[in-house]
Amino acid sequence: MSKAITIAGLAKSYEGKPALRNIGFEVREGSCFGLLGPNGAGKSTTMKILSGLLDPDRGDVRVMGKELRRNAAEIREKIGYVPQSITLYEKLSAYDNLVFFGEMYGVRGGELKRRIADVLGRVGLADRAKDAVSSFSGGMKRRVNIAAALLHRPRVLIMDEPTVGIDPQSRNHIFEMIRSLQKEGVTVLYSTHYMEEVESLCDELAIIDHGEVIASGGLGEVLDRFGSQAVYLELNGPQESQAQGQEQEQEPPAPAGFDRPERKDRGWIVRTNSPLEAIAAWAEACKAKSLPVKQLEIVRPSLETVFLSLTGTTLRDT
Ligand SMILES: Nc1ncnc2c1ncn2[C@@H]1O[C@H](COP(=O)(O)OP(=O)(O)OP(=O)(O)O)[C@@H](O)[C@H]1O
Repeated sequence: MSKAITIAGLAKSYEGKPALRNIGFEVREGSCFGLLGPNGAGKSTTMKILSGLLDPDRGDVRVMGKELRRNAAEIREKIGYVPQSITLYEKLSAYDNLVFFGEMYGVRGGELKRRIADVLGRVGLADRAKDAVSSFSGGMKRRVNIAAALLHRPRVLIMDEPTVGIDPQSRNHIFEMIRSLQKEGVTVLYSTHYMEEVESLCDELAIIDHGEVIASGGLGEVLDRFGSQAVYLELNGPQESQAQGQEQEQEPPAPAGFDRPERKDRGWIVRTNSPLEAIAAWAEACKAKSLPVKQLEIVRPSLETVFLSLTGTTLRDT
């Protein structure tokens, strides 16, 4: 399958301080590719370089097989970029904002009208077209920004943390829109620091930290390769409320021969590569203390455990 984006050895410093040290990944045409990393990892810098807004210091960047800098004008027509910050005219309606952006791309007249109707429908704002953007929620403004990036019908859509600080309804619209664009063969590069978004949206991903790719590939492949397994225990009765911090904290029952359990949601987890043995030992420990087990199960590897095992920290702590 052909590659929509190929990046190799990408480096960029700001005033001598490296933001990207060595970024490399490939994005299959028609896929949704997640760029996952904590604040300051280098996601925005990578995306700005791809969109032609920043020049790299080093590295090879290709879009649809063409080298970025030598084919800048042609590539710009193929890329839609949704920046992190929202750039709209508050006093104008959603429709008039899109007229402004459409004319910037050189689209006019009846064709522009048709495209505005199409993109507003895609982001679920057709019925608010004539309302001033100042009356919109943050999520709706973000959706207008996305609509603007789609007006010239890009083959590659670059979205920089599009769901930060927005309402669940807008988030769902954005997810649905991405899925339908993908069906039409559009490639999506999506940055986020929410692991669950990558897990539900993306076929492939790169985890970046301190300007370097620390893991990349298909979601299943990355989970198999770097994710550790765990066992989860939840108890019935008073222990359940202790887990929620409503009563004085007590040591959880520990499975003999395994790491100490860590608090997780309403229960505890133990990380282990021998989950069946851990389940047996934990069941034994609970039985010995007559503790009522509500749930005892293997937790499948997640991007959370991958990130933890690769960086030693959770994404939320960073
Ligand atoms: N214009 C700039 N001038 C100086 N340093 C910058 C500039 N833009 C980014 N940086 C620095 O470069 C590094 C990478 O930043 P970047 O914005 O690419 O990361 P990010 O992963 O997108 O983070 P965030 O999730 O916060 O947007 C950070 O250390 C940041 O402080």
